[in-house]
Amino acid sequence: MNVTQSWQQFVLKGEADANIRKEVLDSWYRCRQIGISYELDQVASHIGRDEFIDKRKKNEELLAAAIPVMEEMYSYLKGGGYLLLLADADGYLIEMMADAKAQHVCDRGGITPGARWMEDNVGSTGLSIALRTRMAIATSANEHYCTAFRVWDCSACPIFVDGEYMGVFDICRVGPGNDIRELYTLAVSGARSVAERLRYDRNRVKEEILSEILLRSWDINLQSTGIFSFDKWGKIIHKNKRASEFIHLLQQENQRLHPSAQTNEHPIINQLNIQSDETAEIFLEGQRYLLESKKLTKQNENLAMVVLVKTEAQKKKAPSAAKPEGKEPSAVHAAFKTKNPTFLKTLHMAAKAAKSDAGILLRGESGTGKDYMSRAIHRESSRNGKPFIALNCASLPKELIASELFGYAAGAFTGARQQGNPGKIEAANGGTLFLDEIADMPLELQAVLLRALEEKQITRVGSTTPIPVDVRFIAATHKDLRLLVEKGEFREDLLYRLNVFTVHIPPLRERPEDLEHLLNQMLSAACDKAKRNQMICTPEAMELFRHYTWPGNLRELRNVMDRIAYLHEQDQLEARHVLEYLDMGNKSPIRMSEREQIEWALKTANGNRVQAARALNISRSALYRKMEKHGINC
Ligand SMILES: Nc1ncnc2c1ncn2[C@@H]1O[C@H](COP(=O)(O)OP(=O)(O)OP(=O)(O)O)[C@@H](O)[C@H]1O
Repeated sequence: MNVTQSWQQFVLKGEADANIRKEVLDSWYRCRQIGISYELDQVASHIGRDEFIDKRKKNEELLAAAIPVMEEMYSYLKGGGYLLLLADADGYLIEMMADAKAQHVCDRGGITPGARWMEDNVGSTGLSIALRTRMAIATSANEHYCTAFRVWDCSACPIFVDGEYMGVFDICRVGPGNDIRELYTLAVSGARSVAERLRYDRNRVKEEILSEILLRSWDINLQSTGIFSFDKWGKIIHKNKRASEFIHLLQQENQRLHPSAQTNEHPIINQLNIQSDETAEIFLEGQRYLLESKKLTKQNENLAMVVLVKTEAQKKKAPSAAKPEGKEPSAVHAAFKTKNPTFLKTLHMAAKAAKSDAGILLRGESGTGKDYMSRAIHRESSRNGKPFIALNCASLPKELIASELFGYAAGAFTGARQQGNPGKIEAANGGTLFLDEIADMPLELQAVLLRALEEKQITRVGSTTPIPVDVRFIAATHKDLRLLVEKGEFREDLLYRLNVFTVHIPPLRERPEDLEHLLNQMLSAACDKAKRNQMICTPEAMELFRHYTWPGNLRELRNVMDRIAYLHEQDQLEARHVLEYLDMGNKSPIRMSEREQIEWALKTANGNRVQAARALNISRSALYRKMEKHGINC
């Protein structure tokens, strides 16, 4: 018996055929129980215009993530009789895209935005089954219960973000008869893309909010002030412990006043009637709470609203509790003295982030000072005085990283020490672990590390006994981890865990205002190290250094100054000496042709021939002669 015959037997005689797969047969039984007619030729229920507008408003976040995905898929599929649907968590169609062929069939079946797509309105279809079971499914047209929809093959996949059910992504094609596996793949990948976008947007906003909170000099005592923030959709996206307690009290009060109301956090926002940059007050259990709200915008985009919850007593105490600002530079500011405004902002954030226990990701090219920064953050944190341990994930063979990080138990492998060995995480207990070149951590270990971060315990290789650990993690990379996440080479959940705060250390060429003092500081330290007189760098020489791009950043600057301190015999460093000491790899002046040397010197001196001649240690007339010889005009 084919599927159509089985269906006929079921709807006409009430007999079930064992060949029909369980998910579909269960749905047919439910349809019969509900009493929906198999002869239905139109969607049975639609909501009105106003209710539809409300639904779209309520699902703005989902729509913002789903529409670009649907549009992209539609652009590839159109013309083949395809219909793309997005249903909200209650089963209403809140977005649809259909090509001409599909639209014609939609019109006949009353498939319009606002249609309710549950089994009691449309019978069994891929979408109604997915809405009911919250599982992905593909169904062929002849498995559908009601006549109206027995022209569509259909595949639907629910969208979940961090465990929250958002709705269902669905793709239908005028059928029947084609392979529905292809539809299944499309629906699953569509739903996944939507979920990823939602997750990405939420995390981005969360990150932005946290760094904005730290960047702004609000008078916040992080220990005693409740902070919560909600995004432009009204969803609470971040709250600290104090804020959770406050929200809990508020929910209880809400329940007491409106026992039938739902207890989710959205209505709280309405209840609080929070306006931007205002102070509101609320009494709960005899306590007066003051709520200060601040709107966060970035590049004209409304990011979120942050609310500070203070009690009366705290409000009075706050000024004296606040540490006077700007008196003593933080360890971070002291380590990276900068005049660059953007980097200075980053340092303020890093100094504040240092005080929390959240993960910090240091980003920057090689030699910019990521290791240096991690040590400064450790010194600035409450863990100062406790161990600081660094592990470079790129410097170890992949097989050794696990035992280096987690340690190993006695007899874990041949050659293991008899009593076992603690790993870096255990060694850093109470302090900070710096994971350099985190992008090189193998994928399978990333999962273990994430678990250790979340559970605050580790298990040595070859053991089953968990060991509790209290470690603050700082990671660093010069790679684009988001790109690696996209390529499936880095775990997204680990990225978000490590990357509560991102500290971007700019390359030296992007902070030219710092070159002079850094160079003088390093030159002086190098002279001390070489036990020789201090040296002076003339303004012309400094000018040439300023034009060099420093591809190796601070490490290169330090190396060049060390070299000068050891090799340069005079106490004055002049422009004509500069070229000699710069480490230009393949482009070392010694290896450059005469033409290349002249071009390099002119470029470095910004076309200034006097300076270029000095850098080359030749007279101006010699430079002109050589330029003429090589046909160089500038
Ligand atoms: N702010 C600073 N002041 C003085 N020296 C610095 C500073 N930052 C870094 N250095 C020096 O520059 C060199 C490179 O720094 P560091 O090892 O921290 O860079 P990195 O970004 O971690 O490099 P990589 O990515 O190659 O590991 C070191 O010798 C360090 O002492």
